[in-house]
Amino acid sequence: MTIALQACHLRKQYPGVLAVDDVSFEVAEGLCFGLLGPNGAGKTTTVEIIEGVMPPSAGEVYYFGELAGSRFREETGIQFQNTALQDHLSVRETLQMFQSLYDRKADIDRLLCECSLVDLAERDNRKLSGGQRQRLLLAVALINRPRLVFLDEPTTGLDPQARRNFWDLVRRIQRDGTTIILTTHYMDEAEVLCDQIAIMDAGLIIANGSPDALLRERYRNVIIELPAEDVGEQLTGIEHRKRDTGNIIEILTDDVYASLQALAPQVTNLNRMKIRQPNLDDLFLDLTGHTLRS
Ligand SMILES: Nc1ncnc2c1ncn2[C@@H]1O[C@H](COP(=O)(O)OP(=O)(O)OP(=O)(O)O)[C@@H](O)[C@H]1O
Repeated sequence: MTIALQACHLRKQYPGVLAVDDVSFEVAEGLCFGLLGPNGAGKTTTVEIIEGVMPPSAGEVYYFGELAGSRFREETGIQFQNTALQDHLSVRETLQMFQSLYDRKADIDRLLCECSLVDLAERDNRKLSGGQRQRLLLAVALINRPRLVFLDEPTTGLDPQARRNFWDLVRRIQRDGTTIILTTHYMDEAEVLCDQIAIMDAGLIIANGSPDALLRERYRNVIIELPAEDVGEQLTGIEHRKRDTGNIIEILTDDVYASLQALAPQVTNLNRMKIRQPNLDDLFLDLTGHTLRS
């Protein structure tokens, strides 16, 4: 296993805020690594330090075993959340402009095809929908045939269909062997795309591993979930917690049958009850005491 990226003891002190507090992790070549956390956790600062956009207060970044430098800049791509695209350029012209900045160059027709932009190649980039613009920004990030690409909250603001289409693109890029560093608020996105995740909170990494391993390590049980309004006055004799400002009741159990027996007489309507596996949202809540989209 070749390590593509290593972040070692990264730290960033802003006036009055320790945004990144001794963050270390490594990412093997070809993996999709997700950095997750709520607003203000320190994800953007961490990624910007790694990208070289922001100097750290302390720490180093290694790219294939070397301190990240010119080779890193030449061989990586960044999809920024809010890249300003130049006005009056078509999609193809935009790609040609970015391509001229690099020695390593992707074939533009191939890139248009890979990012599902062929039919939009001659369209003014100001006339793209949100999903189309994200696909163009992804193509821009791939313009130098990067070995490693950073995707910063790439599906924020997209509708569910556009998000799924974007995930398909990301999977395709990964199948070609590109290493991906993804920041996201969305646990479902991380579950679909990431081989490895690190969860950040208040500048610290509080969990790091494959989604499956993290969930297996933490849980041997399932969750019974039901609307609070379907439960009588007060649940008694059964350990539970409330979620979504008290609207949802959850019971974590390794004996579904026994829990249902205790629960059934106290529930006014069983039709909306769900039994599900714990997911990354649950893990985050259990680790931090608050939900990811806080
Ligand atoms: N330039 C800055 N000066 C001072 N504080 C900053 C600066 N940039 C970020 N911060 C603070 O550092 C902390 C981490 O911010 P950061 O943007 O890295 O978090 P994030 O996890 O990316 O959040 P989001 O999901 O909202 O983008 C926050 O408390 C933020 O207010």
